Formats: sequence, C-alpha cells, structure tokens
Amino acid sequence: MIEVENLHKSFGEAHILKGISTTFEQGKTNLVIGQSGSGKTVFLKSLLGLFEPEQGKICYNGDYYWDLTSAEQRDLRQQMGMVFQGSALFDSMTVQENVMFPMDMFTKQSKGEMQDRVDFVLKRVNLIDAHEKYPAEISGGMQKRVAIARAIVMNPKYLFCDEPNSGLDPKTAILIDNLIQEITQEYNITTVINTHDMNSVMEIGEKIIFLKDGYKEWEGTNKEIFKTDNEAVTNFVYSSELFKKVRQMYIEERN
Ligand SMILES: Nc1ncnc2c1ncn2[C@@H]1O[C@H](COP(=O)(O)OP(=O)(O)OP(=O)(O)O)[C@@H](O)[C@H]1O
Repeated sequence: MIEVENLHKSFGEAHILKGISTTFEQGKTNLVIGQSGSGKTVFLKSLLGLFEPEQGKICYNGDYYWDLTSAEQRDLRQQMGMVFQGSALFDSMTVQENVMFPMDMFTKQSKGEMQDRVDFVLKRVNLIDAHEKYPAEISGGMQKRVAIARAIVMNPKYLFCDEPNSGLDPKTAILIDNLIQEITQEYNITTVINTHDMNSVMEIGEKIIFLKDGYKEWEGTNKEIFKTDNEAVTNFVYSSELFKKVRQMYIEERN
C-alpha cells in the first residue's frame, strides 16, 4: 500500500503539487488522470523517490522513503518496477538481455537462476519466441510486453507505469491494460498508472485520481466516474460527443 499525505512539490517559484493526499491499495490498478501539465509526471516521479517532497509524505507499507537509510532506500527502490512511456528498451540489447538487465545490475544470482526468471516473466507476458530479437525487430505492443517483463522481473511490490498505452492501437492498448491488471492482481502489486486513455479509465480504473493544476480534484472508481457531477472531471473525461452520449445512456439505464 502507498499512502500519500499532503504532498507538495515546487521547482523554484513554480508550485506544482499542492497538497495531494490519497491511498493506493495493494492488488489494485490505480490510475492518475488529468490534463497535460496538471502534475501527473511530477507525482509519479515523487512516488518513485526521484523528488523529495518539501512538505508531506509518501509511505510504502508504512515506511517513509526519506526517513530511511541509503541502504534501506536502495532496497525499497528495488521493490519498484517502472514501465516508461515509449518502453525505453536498450536498442543494442536483445529482448532477454533487456529483461535480465535489472537482475544483472542489482542481484548476485547465477546466470542459470536469472535465465529461469527471464524465461518465466517472458512467458507470463506471452512472449515465447522473442528472446533473441532486438527491440527494433518487434512490434510496439511486443515492446510494451518486454517493458512489463523487465519491470516485474525483480518481483516488485510497487509498479509504476507512465502512459503504458501511448502509441498503441486501441485493441493492443486494451490487451496491455488487461495484462497489467492481471499481473497486479496475481502478484498483489500496488500499481499506479499515469494515463490519458479513457478506455483504460473505464476498463481497469479500480481507483482513479484526477489531478487539476496540482490539486487532487476528484477520486473514485471507474463506476463512480460515470455518475460524478464534478464538472472538471466530466469536462475532461467526456470531452468527446461520443463519450457524452455513452455517459447519458448509462445514467438513463440506471434510473
Ligand atoms: N524538473 C522540472 N523542473 C521544473 N519544472 C518542471 C519539472 N518537471 C515538471 N515541471 C513542470 O511541472 C508542471 C507539470 O508537469 P508534468 O510533466 O508533471 O505534467 P503532466 O500532467 O505529466 O503532463 P503530460 O500529460 O503532458 O505529460 C509543468 O508545468 C512542467 O513544466
């Protein structure tokens, strides 16, 4: 579980995060949404321990990162997996070398143990025959699967994903969303995803927080977002005519 309490972050005069409080539960896909510039990336980087808050706290299963010793911080960071926007694979490494990289860097496991784990996670993300391929030789959807495999290879307690669907067609995007949700539930991970994708919000938004100008404007589930009267949320989520109609039909059906 991650507990965020009154989180503030500024860069010089620019006050970006303005007192965000929320809780992200284990085994759930937690989504962060909001307009461009609302502070989602700064928030995700704060969760990763890359920015020290000037006020407030983020606790990971009760531990406050900035109170830990550097060895404890290193241990905690190794419990965090990250899927970067655009996958961020190493072009000069094969798929299996990419996935093995964190274990090579941070563990003393034998080559055989690492290979077994790589085989396991690549199978888990449904990539069977891609071990020896290079990122440029596989599709965008497969690259995301490799990025997910790499993020979970160290068995993380926390998984952070920055726009995991960007650049994917809608069908592949849903497959990737479902894969992240399955893995989250299967391994009881606390997952936080930054997204612009409204399909993701509807499909896997077990908890959604909506940021606006650095504030948490709203939070709830994908079912609640259909019913909310919060104007900022509805203007953002239902900005297209199609989504407005879908929402109206949903509300009418329920009444
Ligand atoms: N390292 C930094 N130094 C100074 N300002 C920054 C830094 N990182 C982000 N900002 C500022 O913080 C604000 C929020 O940026 P952020 O990247 O978190 O937005 P976002 O919601 O993720 O947007 P997008 O959806 O476009 O990625 C922006 O005004 C940005 O310029």
